[in-house]
Amino acid sequence: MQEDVAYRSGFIAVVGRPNVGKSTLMNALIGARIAITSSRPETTRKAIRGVMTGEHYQVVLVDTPGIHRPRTLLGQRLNDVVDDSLAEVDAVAFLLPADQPIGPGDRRILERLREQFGIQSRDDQARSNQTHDSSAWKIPVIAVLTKIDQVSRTQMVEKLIELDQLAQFTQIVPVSALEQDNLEEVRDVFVAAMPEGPQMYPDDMLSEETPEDTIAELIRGAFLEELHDELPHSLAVVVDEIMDPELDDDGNPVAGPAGKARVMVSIYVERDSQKPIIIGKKAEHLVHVKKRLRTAVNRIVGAKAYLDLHVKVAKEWQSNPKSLERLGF
Ligand SMILES: Nc1nc2c(ncn2[C@@H]2O[C@H](COP(=O)(O)OP(=O)(O)OP(=O)(O)O)[C@@H](O)[C@H]2O)c(=O)[nH]1
Repeated sequence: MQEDVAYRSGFIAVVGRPNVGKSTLMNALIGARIAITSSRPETTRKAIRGVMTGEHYQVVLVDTPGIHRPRTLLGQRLNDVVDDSLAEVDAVAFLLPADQPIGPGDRRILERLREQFGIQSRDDQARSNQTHDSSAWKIPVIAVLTKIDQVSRTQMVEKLIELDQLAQFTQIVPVSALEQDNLEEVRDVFVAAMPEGPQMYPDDMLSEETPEDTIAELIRGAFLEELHDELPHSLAVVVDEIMDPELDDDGNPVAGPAGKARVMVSIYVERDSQKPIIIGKKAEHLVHVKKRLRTAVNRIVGAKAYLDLHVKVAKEWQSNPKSLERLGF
């Protein structure tokens, strides 16, 4: 006889220092390419959300930009995004890589989590109904040991013990998102950490982002990959408009370029001298990025689409509140 299983739903923040594998894990869990991944740290700028929906659960994953010290105004905004994304979550997944020692970056995030979710006083403890292990936190804080394919079984076990001593995590779960190892377990742990609650989004919803934002993130990620280290981080991408394809009398797209949706994109750099770096010899970078994203963009737009990329200079946009606002920060 099957018991009635309670429906669980809520938000989980995925935090961790740059490059620990946040985007890769989210994508593996959701099974679609939403957050951008890159071998270059700090490519994730926004609280991108992905939605995992199952028969008895809906878990909204909140991706956070690499938590880092603010340097520019943009840095400050990024930290605000992190704070906002932490404010209303039901649980936190704190990712730590198996193939690297626990470092200052990890400890800083842990401190940050303790400030916001740690139970300091006995009063706090009395208020929270929990008395054993998980009493160190107001909400479940799950440690996820990532990239376990990079270490031996013994090293992994040692690392798990180390994590156990680092803090009173609600759960510790190892995973390799790349090799799809132990993903189900991660999903189950995330679901178990959610409170009982109703379904919030439609079944087929994978992301809360608008198509414009999703495409902008993809383009930015593609440029970062394409340009390797030639490019400073000061690159912003805005999708200004997605223009529908022209249709004939029967409602079919007309032949030729007008029959494609046109995605108007502005790529902002800080200085004139950076424009040729972005564009490349014979516009090779633009060509590569367009080619690479063709399928993804077609799918997001829902029609054959043409990427219209314009590289523009937004002088010192990182420190100018007006331009930051216009760029959606
Ligand atoms: N071997 C291995 N590599 C992984 C795994 N997960 C992620 N990576 C790699 O680690 C790098 C960083 O992964 P991301 O998912 O972009 O990391 P992130 O934490 O989102 O990075 P930021 O956006 O910089 O915060 C990429 O090169 C991934 O391919 C894994 O399970 N095993």
